[in-house]
Amino acid sequence: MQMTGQKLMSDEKRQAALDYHAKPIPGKLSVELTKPTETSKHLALAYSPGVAEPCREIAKDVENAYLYTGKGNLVAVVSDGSAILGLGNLGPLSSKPVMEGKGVLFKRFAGINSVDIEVDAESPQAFIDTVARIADTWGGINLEDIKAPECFEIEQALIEQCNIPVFHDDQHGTAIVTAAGLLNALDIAGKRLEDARIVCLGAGAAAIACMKLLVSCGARAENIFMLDRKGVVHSERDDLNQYKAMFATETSRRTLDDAIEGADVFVGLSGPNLLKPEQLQRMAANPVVFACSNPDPEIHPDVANETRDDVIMATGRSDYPNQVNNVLGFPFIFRGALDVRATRINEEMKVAAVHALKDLAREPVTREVLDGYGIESLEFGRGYIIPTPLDSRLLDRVSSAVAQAAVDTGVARKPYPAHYPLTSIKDVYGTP
Ligand SMILES: NC(=O)C1=CN([C@@H]2O[C@H](COP(=O)(O)OP(=O)(O)OC[C@H]3O[C@@H](n4cnc5c(N)ncnc54)[C@H](OP(=O)(O)O)[C@@H]3O)[C@@H](O)[C@H]2O)C=CC1
Ligand SMILES: CC(=O)C(=O)O
Ligand SMILES: [Mg+2]
Repeated sequence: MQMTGQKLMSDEKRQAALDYHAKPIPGKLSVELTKPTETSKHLALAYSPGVAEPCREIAKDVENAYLYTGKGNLVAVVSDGSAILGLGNLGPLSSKPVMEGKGVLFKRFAGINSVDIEVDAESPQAFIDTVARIADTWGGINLEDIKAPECFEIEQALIEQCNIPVFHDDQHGTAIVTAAGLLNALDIAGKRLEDARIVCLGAGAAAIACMKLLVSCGARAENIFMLDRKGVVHSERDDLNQYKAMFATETSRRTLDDAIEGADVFVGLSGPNLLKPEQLQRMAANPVVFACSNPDPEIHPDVANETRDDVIMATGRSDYPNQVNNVLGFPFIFRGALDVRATRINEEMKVAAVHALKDLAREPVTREVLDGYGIESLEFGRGYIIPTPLDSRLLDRVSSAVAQAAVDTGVARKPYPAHYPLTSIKDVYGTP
């Protein structure tokens, strides 16, 4: 895949990004009408007096909200702005462009309507209470860019309090896509996840969830070195929260320099430019480097490729090959979950999504993807380990796998959708 860009964000690209958000109207999302509103008869149906009838029906049975309102295809994207991409805690309002962006991706790739909600909460409990009080309005809740360790408590409490899917995208969306990409990358490198020595830089929301899912896919916990700002997460540290402590290893290694020696895999979920070329040099043959921090990866892909010609390199960005980013997960995971009215998104649904993503990368790439990236060919291999977001087959493959897993594990409140397979987002309501 030919994608360019030595400097990650030139002044020109920076201005283009600002203009994109500002013009011709501010923001990236708008609300559209689904019913006619031209005449007084229409208004009498849409508003008073007609609107009273669905209100009465919902009062009789709350399930009727799915019949008479947009609830069933509506997801709240909720953040407190405490871990905006890799930019850190910039506060709720600064997170709004990212949350609108998630809404763009929900709509563009899975036909899901969403509203972004930026919560100014003084504590995790205040955040939980705020979201719990408005939960019934939505078909699902996508938590986004909430820092660790608070994100774990918040997600768990909301899962317990809500009977709709609550999903912290930075944890599970990222973990699903990372696992799919890593299984393929290791296969290409001629290695097995069970044997791979993994260094994970970062011990927050994304890192903890990624390593947990990798372990449930076959990685050995004793083969994982996790690092936070203080270095290797090891068993002699007494400053670890309960989530980091799950990955504390008995080791004398203390720094990234120590941990990286001979590693097969580097997963970066931390911050920019933290993996040095000299450290990449010391990894094992055919090293897999997922530098997933956004917008600036732990190592620039051009630097990584100049450092070693055997590196299998991925970032979280759209402008370099191998985009390991939760955009490949959350739209389709929610699509499948909403369509069977799942009460939660369980481990089986996540693993089903991993395999659907992994397997799709091994199929021939379609013309729409080649055209979307302005390239002539793309084949499963070092430069293509994971489907691209522009692959419209994701809608069917991932959503159907997730829906089936929900039905099979008893968390679906509706049967497997009769209107599947989905060939495009025009099919999402199952009506002609
Ligand atoms: N590609 C993708 O799809 C995704 C990428 N990400 C990226 O992952 C990163 C982390 O996000 P998230 O988990 O939500 O945030 P969190 O705030 O929950 O976690 C950040 C983690 O990074 C660690 N960290 C930060 N700086 C350093 C450093 N200099 N050295 C070592 N560790 C460091 C922190 O260490 P400590 O615990 O000591 O504070 C913390 O453990 C972001 O850059 C984000 O863009 C996240 C989600 C999806
Ligand atoms: C991609 C994403 O969700 C993040 O970087 O936070
Ligand atoms: Mg995020």
